[in-house]
Amino acid sequence: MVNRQSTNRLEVKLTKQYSEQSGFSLDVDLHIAHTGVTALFGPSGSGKTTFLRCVAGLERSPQGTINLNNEIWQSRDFWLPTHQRPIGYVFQEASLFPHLTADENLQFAIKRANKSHAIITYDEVIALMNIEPILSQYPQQLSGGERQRVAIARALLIQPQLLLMDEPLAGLDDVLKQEILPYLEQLCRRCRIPILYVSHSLDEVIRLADYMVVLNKGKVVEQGETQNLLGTLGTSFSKYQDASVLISGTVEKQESQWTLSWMNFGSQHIVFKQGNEQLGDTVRLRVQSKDVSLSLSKHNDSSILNKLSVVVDDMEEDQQDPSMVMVRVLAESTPILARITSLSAHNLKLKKGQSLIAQIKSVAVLS
Ligand SMILES: Nc1ncnc2c1ncn2[C@@H]1O[C@H](COP(=O)(O)OP(=O)(O)OP(=O)(O)O)[C@@H](O)[C@H]1O
Repeated sequence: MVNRQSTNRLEVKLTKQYSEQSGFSLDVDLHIAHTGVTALFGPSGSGKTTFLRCVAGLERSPQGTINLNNEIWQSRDFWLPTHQRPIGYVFQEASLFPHLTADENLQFAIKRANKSHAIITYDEVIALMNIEPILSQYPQQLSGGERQRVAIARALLIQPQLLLMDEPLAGLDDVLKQEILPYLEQLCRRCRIPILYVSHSLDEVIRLADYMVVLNKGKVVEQGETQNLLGTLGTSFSKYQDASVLISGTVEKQESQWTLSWMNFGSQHIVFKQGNEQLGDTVRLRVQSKDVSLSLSKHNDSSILNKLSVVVDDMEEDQQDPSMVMVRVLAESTPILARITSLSAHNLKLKKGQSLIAQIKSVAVLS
């Protein structure tokens, strides 16, 4: 069962219709890099969960083909049952065994783990999810966020080659979401297991995903690296009122007196509120288009700390709100979006290739 042509990626070709009456059909042909975090993003009912369940073998797509690296999971005449697919699955609700403690739940996974393909150790998982203090508790003694952290730990201890996560934060309130998001970020950044992450929250996807696949009505409408997609005009993302870009760089300076960090990218830098990052860390900052203003010259008499030298690359009128335009500027090769009024664009006589200063308030930069 070896297909020599496919390496290091997940190839999924699926068609699925639940019934004629439902009006929904999934029709996708995707090649996903078997590395990092790929988010399946899209509105409710777009087919994200159906896609994930097909990959897991929990749902059948009779004409479908699925293979991971050189291994066929499904073809016209072959079907690998779910329990033989090297996957971990995290659902919306943590589905822990209620009669077992957190640690007994983990031991259950360890017994079923793929021993020949160990990727992560028990100690690493416990540290990553910070669950040492709650290992002796039963699920009903844990908060929703703690239960979900144990459920993620259990999925990791299966030693999966692919981790499937279906809206793991959807069942949690906003406070618990904020509590668990940093753990997911750690998992996504540090863990060597590729992740398929389903969400309809743009915020979550921006924080976690390296790649994005956007589904609508069962079809793939956009896909690519998160950073590229967010920085491109004409996508569904540039039409969001809170359209953002991600800028990656290295922490070069920190001034604890002001609790600020400096992130260098190319020959420029962005100053932002200090968080947990350390000197030398690679960080990814989110800059919302509404927090970027454009100016013809550099002003040194304002409170704004970030003044980047940029060049106008593209512009898009807001179809919903004619008083606004989205301007894509490049800071060297890094795209930044600025949502400004059409009047300002007119007054500045903006045109492609024009040199400008992009101003970003430090307090508005999200790390
Ligand atoms: N077992 C089923 N039988 C019939 N129709 C189904 C079944 N499961 C899902 N559907 C339908 O398939 C479509 C896609 O559902 P799916 O759950 O995959 O979407 P989703 O993008 O994950 O949505 P959400 O974000 O709300 O979870 C929906 O119209 C849904 O009603």
